Amino acid sequence: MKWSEISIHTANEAVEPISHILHEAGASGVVIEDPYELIKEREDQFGEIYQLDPKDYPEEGVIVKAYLPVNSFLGETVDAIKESINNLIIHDIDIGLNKVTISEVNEEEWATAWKKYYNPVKISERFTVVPTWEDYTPVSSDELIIELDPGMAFGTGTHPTTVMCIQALERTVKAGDEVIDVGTGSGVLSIAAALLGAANIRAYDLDEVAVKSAKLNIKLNKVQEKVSVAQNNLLDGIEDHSADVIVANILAEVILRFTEDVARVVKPGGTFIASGIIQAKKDLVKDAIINEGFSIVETILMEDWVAIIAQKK
Ligand SMILES: C[S@@+](CC[C@H](N)C(=O)[O-])C[C@H]1O[C@@H](n2cnc3c(N)ncnc32)[C@H](O)[C@@H]1O
Repeated sequence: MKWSEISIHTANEAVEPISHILHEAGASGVVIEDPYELIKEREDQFGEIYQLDPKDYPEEGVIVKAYLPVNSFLGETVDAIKESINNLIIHDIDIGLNKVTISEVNEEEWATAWKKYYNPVKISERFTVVPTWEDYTPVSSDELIIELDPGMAFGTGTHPTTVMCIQALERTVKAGDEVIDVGTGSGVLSIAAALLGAANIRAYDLDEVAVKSAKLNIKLNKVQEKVSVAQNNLLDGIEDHSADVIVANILAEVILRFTEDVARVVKPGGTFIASGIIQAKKDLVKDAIINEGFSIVETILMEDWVAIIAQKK
C-alpha cells in the first residue's frame, strides 16, 4: 500500500490536539519531532544508546507527522485536517507556523520511518516505557516496565505531560488506592498506577480509538484485572466519592471544565494530578483548583508544560 506522510510544523501546545485530529482522520501512527529530544540526556543504561539526526528536527516549534493511506479520499481528508487545525485558534490554542506539507512514502519506508523514533525510555525513578516490538531486559530489580503500542492513541508515554503525571503518580499512589484516569489515551497512566499497587483503576476517554488502544495496552501489561476502561466525557455520571487519586493529562481548557466534578469525586485528603497545562495557563488552573477546596502540594515544570499536584482538604 502507498502511504502519504503529512507533516505539520506547529507549536508545543497544539501537539496533543493535532495528534488527536490526525487519529480521528484515520492516521496510522503519529510521530512527534520536538527539538527538545535532541538536547535531552540519553541514559545509556538501557543497553542501547541511540542517535537522533538533528536534520529531522525543527529549530523551533514541533513537527507532528502522520501517515495516511493513499486512496481517493486523501484530498478531502487533508482538507478536513487543515480545517480542524485552523479551528484550534478559536479555542485559544497556539498553532505556531502551521505549515502543512504532504509527501508520498511506500509501506516499507513507513514501517521503519515511524518505528525509528521509538526506543525504550526511562521516564522516572522506577518506570521505563518500552515499545512492544523491542526486547528489553530490566536494568534493576525494582524497575517497572510499561509496554506500549504507540501506534494508535496519544501517546508514546514519553511526552513531557505524561512523564510528569507518571512521576507524580509514583510519589502519590499507595497500595490499595482507587484511581481514576481521565483522558486515558494509550492507557499509560492507568498501567503505571496498577504497577504502583493501586487496587482499582477506572480509565475514561471520550475517543473510541483511545478506549480500544487503552484496552489493548492494558492487556499487554497484564493489568486488566485492576483496570476498567470506558468511553466517557470527563467525569460525567460518576456519582461515587471514593477516588484516592484522580489524574488527568488534558489541556488546561478541558481541566477548567471539570474541576468541580473532581472535587466531588475525590475523597477528602485525596489527590488531583492535573497535567497538559501550558505555562501561560498555569495560574488559571491553579486558581480553579484552589477554588474547589484543594491545596497545591507541588507544581512540576518540564519544557513549556506544567503539572499540578493538589490535595483535597
Ligand atoms: C494528552 S492525551 C493524554 C493521554 C494519556 N493519559 C497520557 O498521559 O499520555 C489527552 C486524552 O484526553 C482525551 N480527552 C479529551 N477530551 C476528553 C473528554 N472531554 N473526556 C474524556 N477524555 C477526553 C483525548 O482523547 C486524549 O486521549
